[in-house]
Amino acid sequence: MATDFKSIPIIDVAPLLAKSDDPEMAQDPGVSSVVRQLDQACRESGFFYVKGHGIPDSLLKEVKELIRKFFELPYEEKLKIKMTPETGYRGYQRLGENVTKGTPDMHEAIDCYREMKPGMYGAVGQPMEGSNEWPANPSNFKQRMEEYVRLCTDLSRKILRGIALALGGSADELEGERAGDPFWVMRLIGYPGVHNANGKDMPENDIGCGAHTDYGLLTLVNQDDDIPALQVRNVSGEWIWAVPIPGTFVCNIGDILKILSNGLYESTLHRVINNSPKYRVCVAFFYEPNFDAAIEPLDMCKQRTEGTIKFERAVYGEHLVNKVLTNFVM
Ligand SMILES: N=C(N)NCCCC[C@H](N)C(=O)O
Ligand SMILES: O=C(O)CCC(=O)C(=O)O
Ligand SMILES: [Fe+2]
Repeated sequence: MATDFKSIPIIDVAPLLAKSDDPEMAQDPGVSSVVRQLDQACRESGFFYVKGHGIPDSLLKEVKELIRKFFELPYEEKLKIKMTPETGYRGYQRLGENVTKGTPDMHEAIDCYREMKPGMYGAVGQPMEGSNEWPANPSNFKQRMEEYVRLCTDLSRKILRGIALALGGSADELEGERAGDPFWVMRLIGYPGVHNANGKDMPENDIGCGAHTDYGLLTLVNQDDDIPALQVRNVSGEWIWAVPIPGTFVCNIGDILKILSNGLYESTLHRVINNSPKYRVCVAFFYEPNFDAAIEPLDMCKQRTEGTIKFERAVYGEHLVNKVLTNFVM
């Protein structure tokens, strides 16, 4: 349940990661302490910073520099990996092409999704079938990004084992049929600074990304150092800055975890405004359930919320495809 939070806590997850595949992890004092912090953060704001995550700072920086260089390329060059319905909505989208609640967003991006083979998820998955569109230069772009996805996937799985304990379940509650074969989304995003945002044909607004909630289980945001831009809405309607803290991820929970927890944890509204003169980049990784998972409130969470079911059952892939198909003006 979101509250009147004024700041976003920092959680050192190292003790959780050290024990996250140990069958006795729930009894470990270090793990318990992280679990308590995760529970409090998820209840109060649905947002927290993660440090002690083990992903090298050099890689966090490298992926941001790779995409900064890509966005500096001439428009024609970027169009070589253009996102279209034919590419399964994978690839490059220009400034203003992504729309949030009817308003074009002032960002450009490369959208990537876990690969889907034709027919893998039937008619529901069909619009997103395809493999990712990577820039040809530098030649290691794809390899570095895939390494990043691998490390973020593993980190997210471990954090979710902590969150499963925080909800009162066993560590593997969010695996198996729910998220044992997790889908993932990655957005490589660029937000122009205030001075160069208003080129021709560009919408007259400075919202980098309008207020939204994320769709899945857990998001790991690797944001640019030095440019505060991400804001999170508290229950009073105030926008609280998630200022960059170098070396950390900003984590937040998505719609699917809200449903599973029957609202004990909420997916909190957030938005991005780059008011600085500098171009801002961000690598957002979204850890999702199985594409075909049917998600409904966990029994243990229903019991803790007076037994009423607050959210209808949802199939993750349908939720994602509905969002993707309405996110673009093409
Ligand atoms: N995969 C995720 N979560 N992407 C978040 C993008 C949010 C903006 C999008 N136009 C929207 O309105 O949802
Ligand atoms: O740019 C950011 O800091 C966050 C972006 C975001 O919220 C998203 O892509 O879902
Ligand atoms: Fe988001």
